[in-house]
Amino acid sequence: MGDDSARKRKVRGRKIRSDRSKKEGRKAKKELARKASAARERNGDSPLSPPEDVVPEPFVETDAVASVRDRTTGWLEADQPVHLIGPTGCGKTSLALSAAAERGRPVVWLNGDEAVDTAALVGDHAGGERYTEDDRFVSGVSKQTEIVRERWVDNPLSVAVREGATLVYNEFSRSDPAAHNVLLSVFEEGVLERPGKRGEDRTIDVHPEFRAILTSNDVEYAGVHRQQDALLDRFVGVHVGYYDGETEREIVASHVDLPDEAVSTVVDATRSLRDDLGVVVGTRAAITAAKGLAVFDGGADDSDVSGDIDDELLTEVFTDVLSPKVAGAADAEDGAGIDTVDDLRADIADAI
Ligand SMILES: Nc1ncnc2c1ncn2[C@@H]1O[C@H](COP(=O)(O)OP(=O)(O)OP(=O)(O)O)[C@@H](O)[C@H]1O
Repeated sequence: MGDDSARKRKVRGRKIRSDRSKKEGRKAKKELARKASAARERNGDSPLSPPEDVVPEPFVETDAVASVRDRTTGWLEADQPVHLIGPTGCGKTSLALSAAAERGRPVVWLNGDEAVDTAALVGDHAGGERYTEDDRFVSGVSKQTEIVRERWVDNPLSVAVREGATLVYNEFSRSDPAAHNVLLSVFEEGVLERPGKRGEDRTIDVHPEFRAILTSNDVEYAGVHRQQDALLDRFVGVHVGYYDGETEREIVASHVDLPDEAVSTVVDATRSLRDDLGVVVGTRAAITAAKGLAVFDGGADDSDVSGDIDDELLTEVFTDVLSPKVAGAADAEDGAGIDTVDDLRADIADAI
């Protein structure tokens, strides 16, 4: 994504004002979880969310953002499942949700983790339903039979394929690859099998409007939870890098009330650290640092924050933001060469 592609387009959604509780940890994922639960309240237990409910807020749309989002929706239109691959905190989830919303179909959200198994995807028996049948076939004689009927509850994948929803499966490579066997027949034959379900409706024909967007971190993509090639081969891979400087400035400014000059300082520092440090420094880190500066440089009232940010404060703030990446870095690729927080602080001070 080059700097020339950053021509300003538009910002959707409201800017989050200086209410600190609102600023805390507001990631698109959490926002979605909240919206999904609000949608569930409206729609009963259905995991379907109306598309307008999943548009991330705020959502900045520069040419760079629109270009990668349009590639994603283009492939979906070509009936290809899309795998968004990119470094932590670069904006994959926001893009996936925006692309999903753009299709105008209901959206089903799924978060990958170790606990996701086949049943978590397709559904399971949720205990038996007991009822008593009262037979009065001969006058004066009654026979009561207790019947236990199995109750099946569909999970998100079953609902999505049946309803023709857009499935957004975030960080899917964190789930056990074995759980994804059911996805193969969905993409290859247009049929979802529900292992464990008995009867004629054991399989569901995939609705023609069903589409899937999966996201994964590029490190995990090649890492421990390597998914089966047969599945990966079914996806189109759209690689999402970090946005250009102007886009990152707009994104940070959309999340935090800071003077433009201070936003530029944070984004410039983020981009230098990204180049110079051996740790991943995503756009999320820039937003978090800006949130910190809004407090530490200006106190509770953001209007006091000066555009001119002191290098020492900037170093301290970035040290706090990035230090979780140093903990345990010895056995991770991320953080290679930085052993202690003091090393990190020194490297940050050198880079900014
Ligand atoms: N176009 C955008 N407009 C506004 N904010 C954005 C945009 N893209 C990303 N962000 C913000 O940047 C941060 C990181 O984005 P996001 O969570 O989408 O990244 P990610 O690549 O999915 O991260 P991870 O790999 O950790 O899941 C979030 O706070 C998100 O709100």
